[in-house]
Amino acid sequence: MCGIVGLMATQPVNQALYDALTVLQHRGQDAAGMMTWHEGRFLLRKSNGLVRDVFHTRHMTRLKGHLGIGHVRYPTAGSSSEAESQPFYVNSPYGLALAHNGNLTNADQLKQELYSTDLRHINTSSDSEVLLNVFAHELGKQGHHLNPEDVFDAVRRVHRRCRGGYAAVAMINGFGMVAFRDPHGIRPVVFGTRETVTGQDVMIASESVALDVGGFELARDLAPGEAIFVDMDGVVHTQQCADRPSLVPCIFEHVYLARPDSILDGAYVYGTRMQMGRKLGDRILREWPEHDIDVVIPIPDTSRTSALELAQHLGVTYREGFMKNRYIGRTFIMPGQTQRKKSVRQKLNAIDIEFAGKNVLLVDDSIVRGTTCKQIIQMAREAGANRVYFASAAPPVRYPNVYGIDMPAAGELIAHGRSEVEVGELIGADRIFYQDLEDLKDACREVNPALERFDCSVFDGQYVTGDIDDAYLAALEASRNDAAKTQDGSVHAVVDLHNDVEDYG
Ligand SMILES: O=P(O)(O)OC[C@H]1O[C@H](OP(=O)(O)OP(=O)(O)O)[C@H](O)[C@@H]1O
Ligand SMILES: NC(=O)CC[C@H](N)C(=O)O
Ligand SMILES: [Mg+2]
Repeated sequence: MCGIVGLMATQPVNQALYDALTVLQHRGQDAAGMMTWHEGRFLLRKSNGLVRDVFHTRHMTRLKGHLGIGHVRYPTAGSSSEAESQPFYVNSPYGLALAHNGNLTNADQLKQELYSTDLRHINTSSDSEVLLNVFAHELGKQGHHLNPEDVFDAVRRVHRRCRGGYAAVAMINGFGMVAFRDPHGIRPVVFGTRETVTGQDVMIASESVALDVGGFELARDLAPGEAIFVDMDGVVHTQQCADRPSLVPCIFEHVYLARPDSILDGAYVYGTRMQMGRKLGDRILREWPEHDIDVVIPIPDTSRTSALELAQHLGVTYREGFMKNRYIGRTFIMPGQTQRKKSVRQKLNAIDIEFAGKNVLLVDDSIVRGTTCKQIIQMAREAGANRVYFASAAPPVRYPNVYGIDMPAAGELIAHGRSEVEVGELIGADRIFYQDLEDLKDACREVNPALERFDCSVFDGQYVTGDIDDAYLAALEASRNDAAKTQDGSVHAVVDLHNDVEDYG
């Protein structure tokens, strides 16, 4: 779940792209990048780090132009090295740059095909470089005078070749900006416009919140399989490019990934999280009408919206018992378990008076590896809690994700192969409550009834692309578990786009 953004404007785009990336930071903290197009050249800055650390004034002044794309990365393939940060660039046809959110499930096969049939070389282990080259190859089949139809034909062939989850935004040198969404719409992407004195600007982004900050009006989500092409005059063209599109968006966006002030596929994430709190409250009242909970305490940040609603539904006091260090990022999307474990303590501190002698219900949006809840329960006990109950606004996470969330190893998921009660015992809770999967889906549907299906693979092990088997999952686990990840990453040389400027660093 990286963040992507693209902007075709009537004025320089660098600052607006920077601002958009800043509000998409929660989607990726490992690396950030921006590429703009100016007088027939692409200009690039990308590196490991947060947006504020990657772009300095000297980079910003170089990133000239009225067209550009940006990316914040949370790796789900390859390594965390700078060489795999995005956007990626390829010189043929025309000159192309692309930023991708998601994960291709047939990247290995495509890489083979690209080499042996399409005569293209992939220089990193990133699936996004693969996606760019498939798009490039398909676009190269069109003639030199590219029109929107040619771009859509190329996207149509990309959909036929690529499997998995992908939302991508790209620039075509001299022709315009294009974005496309996979035929199941697993990963989100929206677009919107802004009227200025000089004309209309068009922004494409992972989440609507990026549009808000730039003063853009949300037009709509891209439909599954649909592509948008914005030509150099800023004219918007859209077309459905998939043979059998059907909307099956990732439900984990609503649980954790997206910001609550975003609207995804017509559903306000704030609203879906409130409904999750209400549904979870119903379950607690159903299973334990005579409960003895004195206070409901959220685990900041993401669970706050659900926890407040849950407390009101139970008729129990809601209190902020943990203070969050605002300078520490999200722990779940950090690359290694050691770092994640250390960060929970650095990030959250208990306010003793909210715990002393009370039966507390701690609420989190989800329990994935169990890193957060184990430590938090211990902290609650150290702060003097009498009994510590734990509630998760999502069902047990039991299966790996293959569509753009870095949960590659079933063995690392605390609920894998365990019952709810067993997880409760393992994390040291006096009682545990999980959301029911049907209730989670209903929570989203209550906000947008048109949402019929969801990708719930982390909860039910059903992979909508139909290409995931045990062998695939075993290979993924072997290559991307925490131990494997710590071994790679640092040795990849950066082979990149060079411009004729002295200060490239
Ligand atoms: O069981 P775990 O493996 O610990 O993963 C789940 C936790 O990680 C996330 O928090 P995170 O700190 O990433 O972000 P937040 O501040 O948005 O809640 C999520 O909100 C849970 O708290
Ligand atoms: N989280 C994502 O969307 C990751 C995009 C891409 N698969 C990468 O690893 O860079
Ligand atoms: Mg959290």
